[in-house]
Amino acid sequence: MDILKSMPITEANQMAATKPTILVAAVALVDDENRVLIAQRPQGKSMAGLWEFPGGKVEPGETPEIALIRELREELAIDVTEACLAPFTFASHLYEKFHLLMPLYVCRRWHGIPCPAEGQTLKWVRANRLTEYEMPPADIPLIAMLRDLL
Ligand SMILES: Nc1nc2c([nH]c(=O)n2[C@@H]2O[C@H](COP(=O)(O)OP(=O)(O)OP(=O)(O)O)[C@@H](O)[C@H]2O)c(=O)[nH]1
Ligand SMILES: [Mg+2]
Repeated sequence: MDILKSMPITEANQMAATKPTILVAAVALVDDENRVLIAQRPQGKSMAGLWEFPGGKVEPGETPEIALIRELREELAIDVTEACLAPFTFASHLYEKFHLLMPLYVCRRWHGIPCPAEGQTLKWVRANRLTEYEMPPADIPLIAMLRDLL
């Protein structure tokens, strides 16, 4: 959908307006060696096989932070407090069926050891090696920003 970026705003608007915006909260967990945790989406899910930042959809009544704390418990079996979630950047990407708006937090402190609670594969990766893992199109700009941060 990169073509939208070069269109007059009204035309781009009309195309985007037919698609719902989905709010997804995601996090870059960073360990003591400055590595980032990524998870490979399991078979059967959309975009299966791609590597992504842990997180998920913000449900009605949730803030992004509350959604992320819930998702991290469900997906990785770790506990995170809101104070440890530092807003970092966001992704805004028009997929075929929806517009994804995804705040990305950075978190360096959590309780427990991240484990794959939903059949994903987990990997700790240095920021300058993230490009070696295929990620969803929305995540591509985030990789460079993490490389600059870390
Ligand atoms: N968690 C996460 N989702 C991402 C990333 N990049 C990206 O395009 N997405 C998209 O955001 C959408 C929501 O993510 P999700 O499937 O994890 O949502 P969820 O945990 O609530 O799962 P569920 O719907 O199976 O319950 C998916 O379409 C996913 O492909 C990312 O880095 N992390
Ligand atoms: Mg998820």
